[in-house]
Amino acid sequence: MYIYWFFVFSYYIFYFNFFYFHMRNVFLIGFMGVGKTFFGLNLSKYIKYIYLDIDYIITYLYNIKILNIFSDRKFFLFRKLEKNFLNFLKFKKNLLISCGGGIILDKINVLRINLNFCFCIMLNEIFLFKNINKKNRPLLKKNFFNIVNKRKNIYKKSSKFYVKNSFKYKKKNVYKFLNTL
Ligand SMILES: Nc1ncnc2c1ncn2[C@@H]1O[C@H](COP(=O)(O)OP(=O)(O)OP(=O)(O)O)[C@@H](O)[C@H]1O
Ligand SMILES: O=C(O)C1=C[C@@H](O)[C@@H](O)[C@H](O)C1
Ligand SMILES: [Mg+2]
Repeated sequence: MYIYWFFVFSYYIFYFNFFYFHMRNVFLIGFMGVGKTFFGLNLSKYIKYIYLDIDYIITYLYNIKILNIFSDRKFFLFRKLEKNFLNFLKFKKNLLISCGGGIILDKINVLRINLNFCFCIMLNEIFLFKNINKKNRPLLKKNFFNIVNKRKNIYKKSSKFYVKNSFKYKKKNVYKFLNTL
């Protein structure tokens, strides 16, 4: 009998913990250059959430340059820091968070993000190629279409909500995509 109650109790504690600490932030995911920062900054004014950029925070805190992430072993370190930071965010609320393009490569990250509201931003490949900051990511000059093709399906599966970015979204009306959901 005690064992039975023990299990019931543990079950509730586990779920309470899981859901209470999540579901309180909004995440923006998508390939590099799709417009996460553009949407994040402008949407945060509208929904009055504080905007955070995970790439920015990690590179600032740990003094890592995005330029170096692609070319040396810092890539794995970066992924680890990204995962830890995402875990830490479950204790925070009312944040609008823009994620690095590679965050969806880890299934646990995807699960975590989707316990909150998550929007995946998509952009036509040709615009995307123009939009990416290639100074920071020289490897993408050669490999861009390969990487986009490999990742397309992963992004598709990573969120329930999609925003198709186009230049009809201006600074003042980014929130309008919410009506299209
Ligand atoms: N709807 C839009 N209208 C005008 N400019 C846009 C729009 N969406 C994105 N941009 C521009 O495209 C460029 C890339 O967008 P942004 O930096 O927001 O992408 P990102 O997903 O944050 O990229 P990164 O992975 O580099 O952080 C920026 O110069 C941004 O101002
Ligand atoms: O798409 C990616 O793999 C990455 C995107 C950047 O935003 C950074 O998060 C990092 O350079 C990896
Ligand atoms: Mg950005």
